[in-house]
Amino acid sequence: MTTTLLQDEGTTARGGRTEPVLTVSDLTVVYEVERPVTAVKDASLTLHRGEILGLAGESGCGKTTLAYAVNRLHRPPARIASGSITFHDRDGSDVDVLALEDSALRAFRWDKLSMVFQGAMNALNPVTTVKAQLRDTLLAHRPRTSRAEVRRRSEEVLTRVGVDPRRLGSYAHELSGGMRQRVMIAMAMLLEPQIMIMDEPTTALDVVVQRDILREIVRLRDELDFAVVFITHDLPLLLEISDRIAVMLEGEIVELDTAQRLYRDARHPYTRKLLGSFPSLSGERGGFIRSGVDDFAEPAGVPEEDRA
Ligand SMILES: Nc1ncnc2c1ncn2[C@@H]1O[C@H](COP(=O)(O)OP(=O)(O)OP(=O)(O)O)[C@@H](O)[C@H]1O
Repeated sequence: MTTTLLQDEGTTARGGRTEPVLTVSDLTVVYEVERPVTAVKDASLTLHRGEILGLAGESGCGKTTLAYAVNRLHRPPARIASGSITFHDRDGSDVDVLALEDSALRAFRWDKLSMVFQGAMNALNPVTTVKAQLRDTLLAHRPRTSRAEVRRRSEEVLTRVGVDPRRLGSYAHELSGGMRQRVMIAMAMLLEPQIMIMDEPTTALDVVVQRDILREIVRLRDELDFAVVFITHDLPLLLEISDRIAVMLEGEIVELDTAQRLYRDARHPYTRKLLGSFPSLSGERGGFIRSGVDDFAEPAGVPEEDRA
């Protein structure tokens, strides 16, 4: 077993906060196929309230499997062989995620923890409007929400992600890829979850649109204080947006540290190799996205055409 270089406990998240919102302990996930694959091995991490935790590692190292398991979205042949996942609710209670029954699990998803999937921009329902999809999600969780409140909340989340609320009446095919992705992020924010898991949320988009959306995720996190698990194989990008980064190798988390320390002083040889494999990594971390956050304080003021 690889030695894990964990700087997890006592390592500060944003603003020095260490209050946990999710604790994953010794999680092992196995694909029970003819020759079983242990896709996640004894993974442990603590997600702090309001932080952006990057999950890095090359294709096939287990990032998506870990994210799905945390949300209990894994399906056979995947099986959680051991470990625990605890959600620490804002109200002070702890939730044993692996013990949740069906209805409690459905309530937990979206409400407490939501996920933006790889290729989410293609996950919008093609035959209903954005408005109907936001309404259905909201009413499924908060059935007593009035029509006026559904409308208000739908407009609010779209505005927050930089989409003109007039787009509520649009169908997916009437929106650009960037807009569809923003709508999916709006959907994930709808119930004000305490955690958002984003699995390669912008990979399919061109670089400019990707950067704009990432800036907004950082800005929204600053405003709304949810924690983000951000998954990508793009380490330079993670270095820019993350507070801390977990590096996965063959199912194991081999290093977990602040983005800054990881960048300046990576200790695991694999992390160093990953860093070295991006020749353009130079200059100050975070120059691009973080410096742009303030410029983007009023996305609604930017013409929609310019935002894709
Ligand atoms: N349904 C499945 N059956 C068997 N093995 C699987 C299945 N899905 C994934 N795996 C294996 O589990 C391991 C982890 O896959 P996973 O998709 O979690 O990696 P990843 O890091 O998210 O990769 P990517 O960046 O390409 O999405 C890989 O070895 C993969 O081949």
